[in-house]
Amino acid sequence: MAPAADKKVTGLVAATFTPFTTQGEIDTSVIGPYIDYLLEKQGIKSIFVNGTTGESMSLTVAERKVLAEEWCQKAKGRMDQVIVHVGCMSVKDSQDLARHAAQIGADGIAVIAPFFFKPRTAETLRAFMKEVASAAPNLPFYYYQIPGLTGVHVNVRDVIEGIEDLIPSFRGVKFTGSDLMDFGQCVSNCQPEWSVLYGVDEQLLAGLAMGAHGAVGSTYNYIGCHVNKLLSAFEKGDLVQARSIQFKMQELLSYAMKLGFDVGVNKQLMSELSGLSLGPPRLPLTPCPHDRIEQITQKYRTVF
Ligand SMILES: CC(=O)N[C@H](C=O)[C@@H](O)[C@H](O)[C@H](O)CO
Ligand SMILES: CC(=O)C(=O)O
Repeated sequence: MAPAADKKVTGLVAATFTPFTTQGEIDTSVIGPYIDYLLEKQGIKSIFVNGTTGESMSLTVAERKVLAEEWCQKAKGRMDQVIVHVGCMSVKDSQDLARHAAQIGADGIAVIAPFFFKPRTAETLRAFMKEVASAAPNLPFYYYQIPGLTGVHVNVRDVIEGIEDLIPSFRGVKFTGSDLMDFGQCVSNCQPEWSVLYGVDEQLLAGLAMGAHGAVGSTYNYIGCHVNKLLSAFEKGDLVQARSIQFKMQELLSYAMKLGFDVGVNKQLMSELSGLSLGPPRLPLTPCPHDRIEQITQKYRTVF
């Protein structure tokens, strides 16, 4: 049975951070309060777990299962969708995680392209994804394009061409890249039940103009409440208001980027702004000095 077509992903999806103890072990006790925070303080109703922001590539498969299960359990009946990223270098590990995601009641799965041995063509990437999707044929499946980190610069338009015949559970794309022509071609060539989601928070408005159905991003964890206003302004056709919020995001992020913004810094910023103890990032990411986080937090307070 193919997945239901009524579960389109829309609006903002927060790509969650993975909470660690100060000792660097995964800390599932934070997940319940984390979900409360997203729902109550940020107006975020869907999450994308164990992705880039969640440091999935630095986690073991066993840790990813424990985390995915806790996110699904705590979000059940409260959030709209939990999408679990199951991308790995080994297709077998990805299949294992996909099967597990189905068992724990995830709403969808996503994969990035493997990036040690890289697929050279869209066709090979599709073959890899087909293997993963076939391990959980009832779960909506999303391709996650992030060439800045994977180094796999395939054209997503080529990846999705006729993919519904190859992968019946295919339901869309999470596009973290700045090639807006390729993104637009994904929107204009998508099936009605697909979701084409944009993933570069600092230029979301451009993605919306090109027809994004929603957005997945790390910053929606802590500025979701503001970005929700950007979405409503855009829907009303108030581009002046939408732009003014986008420009604030750009001011904050360009400031942070000058100070060396990575997932580790982002995670510490989230801890600071939310009051949740997310702990340090895991190597090869390294914690950044607290005064730098303070500076970015100050910037947040002056901008928003
Ligand atoms: C490379 C990366 O992690 N991209 C995220 C989503 O995919 C974004 O949400 C960024 O963290 C965000 O746009 C800030 O640059
Ligand atoms: C931002 C995003 O989608 C991720 O962390 O994977």
